[in-house]
Amino acid sequence: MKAWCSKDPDLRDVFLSIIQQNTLNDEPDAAAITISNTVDDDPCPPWEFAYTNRVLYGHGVRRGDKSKLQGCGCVGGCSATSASCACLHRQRRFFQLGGNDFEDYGFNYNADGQVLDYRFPVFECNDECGCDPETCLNRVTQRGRRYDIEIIKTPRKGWGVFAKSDIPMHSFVGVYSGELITDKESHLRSDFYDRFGRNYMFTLDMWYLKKKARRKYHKMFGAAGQSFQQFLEDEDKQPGDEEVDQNPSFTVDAFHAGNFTRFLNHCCDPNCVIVAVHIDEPHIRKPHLCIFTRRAVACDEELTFSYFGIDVRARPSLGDVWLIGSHAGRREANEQAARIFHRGR
Ligand SMILES: C[S@@+](CC[C@H](N)C(=O)[O-])C[C@H]1O[C@@H](n2cnc3c(N)ncnc32)[C@H](O)[C@@H]1O
Repeated sequence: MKAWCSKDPDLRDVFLSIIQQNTLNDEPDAAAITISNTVDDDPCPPWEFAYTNRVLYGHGVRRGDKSKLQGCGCVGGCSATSASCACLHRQRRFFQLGGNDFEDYGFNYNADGQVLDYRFPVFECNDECGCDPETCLNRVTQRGRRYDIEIIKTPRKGWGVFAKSDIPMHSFVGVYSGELITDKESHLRSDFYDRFGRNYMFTLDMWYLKKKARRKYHKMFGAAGQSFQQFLEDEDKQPGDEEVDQNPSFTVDAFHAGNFTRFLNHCCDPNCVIVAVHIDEPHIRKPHLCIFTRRAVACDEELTFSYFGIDVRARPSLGDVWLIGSHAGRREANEQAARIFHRGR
């Protein structure tokens, strides 16, 4: 009988079948995931985590009350010109703040499922909506991944994620799944992860969730900013008030549970971006973190995002310091990048 050993190439098949088994319910039709390594003998990434596409509620974090979920009463597919679609109305509140050029937008997706402006959150239709899940244009991430990817061992950055087909600009790549934990818990865990130099935590600190930014809207946009601030305050008053008072922000930790997106490495000029997508969790502070391409990506290119968040300064009306979110692995990524630089490539 063959002895069990970490270099056994059959382990790769077992790892892949675990991925398949654990995602059968969530993404039965999802594109393929493969693994390859020409750097050393490791057949697959370390088996230190449970594979899941879901966001799991960690210690001290409650799932919001689903009965408070706001849905639309549309029949068939939702329309970007509807006068009564509640999801469209919620989405528009954000675009209105951006200025007149957003007036025509409607949803944050076009008919091909591409995100229109990744600096704004997406409010997808949800379980409470009357629209058809198969045809509604506002349910892109719920329909799952469409592009093949490969997890590949890189010479300097550990494992990374690569495109295995061309991916058009602004397309959905996958959800950053893991445990949803409080900020306090994330600080405790950071100390531990920093000791071995790999961190898989992503803080939900989107610009529209920050109190300071909200006050800024108020000043910058007068009545529109005031009504937007009120809208966000109202969203905050949804289920779990005391929980949010105690924990103004949450973190997704993909160390113990996560999917292939936990292997996405940092780049200062990334080809992907994280977009906050609100679906079946009623509380505005707990969006899904969805990875979309920021530009067209060619087959075999490494997929990366910025661990520092994306600067929204390109849109001057949004101010000067607001970021879309940040990954706690940025310190290690920086330190390792510096070591690589000093050692030479
Ligand atoms: C979310 S993990 C990414 C997957 C990781 N490469 C692995 O093998 O598990 C984040 C860690 O990857 C490494 N990393 C990410 N981007 C990097 C970069 N640009 N240069 C060097 N190391 C990087 C750092 O160790 C960081 O803490």
